[in-house]
Amino acid sequence: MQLRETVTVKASNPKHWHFVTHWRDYLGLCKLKVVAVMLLTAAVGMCLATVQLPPVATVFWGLLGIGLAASSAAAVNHVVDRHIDEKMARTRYRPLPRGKVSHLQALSFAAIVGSCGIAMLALLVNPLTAWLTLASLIGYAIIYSLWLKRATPQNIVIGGIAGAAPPLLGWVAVSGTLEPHSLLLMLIIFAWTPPHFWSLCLARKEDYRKAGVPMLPVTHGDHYTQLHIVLYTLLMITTTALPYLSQMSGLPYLIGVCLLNLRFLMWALRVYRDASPATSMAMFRYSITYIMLLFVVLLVDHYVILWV
Ligand code: HEM
Ligand SMILES: CC(C)=CCC/C(C)=C/CC/C(C)=C/COP(=O)(O)OP(=O)(O)O
Repeated sequence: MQLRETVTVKASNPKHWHFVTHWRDYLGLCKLKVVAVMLLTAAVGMCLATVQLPPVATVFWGLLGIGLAASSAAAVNHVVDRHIDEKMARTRYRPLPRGKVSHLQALSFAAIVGSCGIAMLALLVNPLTAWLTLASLIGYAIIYSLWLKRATPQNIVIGGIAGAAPPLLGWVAVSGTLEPHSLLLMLIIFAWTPPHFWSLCLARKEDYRKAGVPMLPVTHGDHYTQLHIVLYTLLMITTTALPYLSQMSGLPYLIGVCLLNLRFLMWALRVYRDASPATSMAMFRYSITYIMLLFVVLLVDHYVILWV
């Protein structure tokens, strides 16, 4: 009884309610689930960069810095895209279209969070990681969001470079230099991004058409997009062989990635035959499971090879 009263009083107190809502809204600007998966790939990059365990302080400050920078980029994207987002059913309820956060508040949040992230990387990790993370931040927040997204149906292919950076950033945080193997991890995510996004886009193309965004299914139709999902899937499968062929990863990786790839190919072929929203959304969901498991497999393989 006592507890229920406290909860009711707090929830009906406008000051308290306002405060709680604001925190949620700022968090809503950060695309937390996407950033969480990016941090998984960055953490794996950190582990693969060394034969020992990576230093705890580098892992902590590195992941925090990369996470803050990615959240900042996501918040800028919400500001840049606010008029697009209010026209699309999927994004209509984001903090800016709902009027929960003003664009100045969102920009200030992005500036504070982004500066903290980059400063942390520069001072507590290493300058190269800070520069590369800043380049990814600008790549997504400015080059992709402000320009490419509205300019060309190849928007997400080029923009994918920024999204693919986290494993490289994690690697550089530990090694301090750019090494070829780290680029392989980036290449895998780069080739994965088009099937990841276009499968969602097939299901949501009317949203994008309404908002006037030139996504591939809007400009070139379903069939062209279905074909390109299959082609990029084949490219992605090829890139996933590189860690094994370059002897960065061993047999456990090869076995795991073959199973994951078989399922990805099965979804791509299903979507090729049937571009219904149900099938393409199922492929989109699998693409997320796939990228998480692929990085877990890379990690397991790394320690199996080292310790067995
Ligand atoms: C430029 C490249 C990318 C594009 C264009 C893209 C596009 C999208 C879109 C439109 C969504 C739906 C978001 C929503 O409904 O709010 C999404 C969801 C998601 N993406 Fe991507 N993505 C990209 C890169 C990545 C990368 C690199 C990762 C992780 C390594 C990732 C992980 C995820 C996850 C986990 C979700 C699900 C989020 C949720 O359920 O709220 N994406 N992506
Ligand atoms: C520093 C660093 C690693 C930066 C990467 C930043 C980052 C969070 C990239 C996310 C990629 C993503 C979810 C794109 C969605 O496309 P969209 O914005 O067109 O999709 P929407 O329609 O859902 O807004």
